[in-house]
Amino acid sequence: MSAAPDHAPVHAHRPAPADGCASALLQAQRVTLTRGNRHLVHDVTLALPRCGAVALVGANGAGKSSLLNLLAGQLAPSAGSVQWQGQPLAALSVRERARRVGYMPQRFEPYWNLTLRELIDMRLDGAVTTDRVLAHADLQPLADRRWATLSGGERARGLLAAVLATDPPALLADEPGAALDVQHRLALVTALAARGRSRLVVVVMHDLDLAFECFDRVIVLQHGRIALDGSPAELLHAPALDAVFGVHFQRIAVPPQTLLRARPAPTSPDHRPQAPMSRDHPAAPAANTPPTRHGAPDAH
Ligand SMILES: Nc1ncnc2c1ncn2[C@@H]1O[C@H](COP(=O)(O)OP(=O)(O)OP(=O)(O)O)[C@@H](O)[C@H]1O
Repeated sequence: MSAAPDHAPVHAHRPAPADGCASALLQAQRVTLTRGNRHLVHDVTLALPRCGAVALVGANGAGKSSLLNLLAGQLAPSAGSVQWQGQPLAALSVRERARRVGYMPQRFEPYWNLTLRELIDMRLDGAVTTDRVLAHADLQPLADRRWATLSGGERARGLLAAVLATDPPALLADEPGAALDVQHRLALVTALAARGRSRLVVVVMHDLDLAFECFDRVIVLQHGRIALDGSPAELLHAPALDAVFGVHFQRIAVPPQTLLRARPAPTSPDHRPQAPMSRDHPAAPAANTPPTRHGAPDAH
């Protein structure tokens, strides 16, 4: 979004990425992915810089994972191209691509029932030790556990540590925090945002509050296209955000943050809140004001 917001930036506390970050590392040029007669990703053009924490958000089925797969070179576009520093990503060998792009899929099942230590060992090329990777991610207690015995959140943490073990210039992660408890999710998102100061980090996520609080840029997908693309300060108050997600967002100011609280969209008769019945008039709504939890103010 290019228009300057008419409100104070809500995330002024977030440090700016380091100098030399702005040049494009990964680019999608008019990329389309077609399956059957449907465009899962439709004519997307996007430039992702050398550093920055980018959140990729959108409703279920919007095409986030498909776009991430294209950017990681896991899928070939039906039209258009993905470029790494101006060169076609597809021209790189699998090994070269893996060195540049750390890709964390939404689901991962290794063929063998490896221990976490073995999984990380397989990724390393001698620059760091597996013990150091495990220690850095606070995963030593799980090191010798087999993959099948790990919980969903433990797997996610282990997989991310394995992907980051080689310190790739770009990390593309698909809902890495989905299975994490609140403490680990916060730690994860904070770490990813910090990584964005010196590397490119692109994360598919559903938690809009964390995306807007911690990331430098938010890209909103809708029906395979980019609906919105800008800084959190620019997008937080964009009315189009409500339309994309089919809800009405209350913007709740909790300085220095603004939280989004989703209410049913007022235009949708199916989503009107059910009013409690009054004793005297069972069919009549007891109040015509939509309920607000915690009495939170709407910043609009
Ligand atoms: N191989 C395929 N063939 C046909 N349709 C597919 C295929 N892969 C994905 N889709 C469809 O494409 C759409 C986009 O899928 P994608 O996984 O990219 O969405 P998403 O935004 O990541 O969704 P979610 O938030 O639910 O994970 C969905 O409607 C999905 O059902």
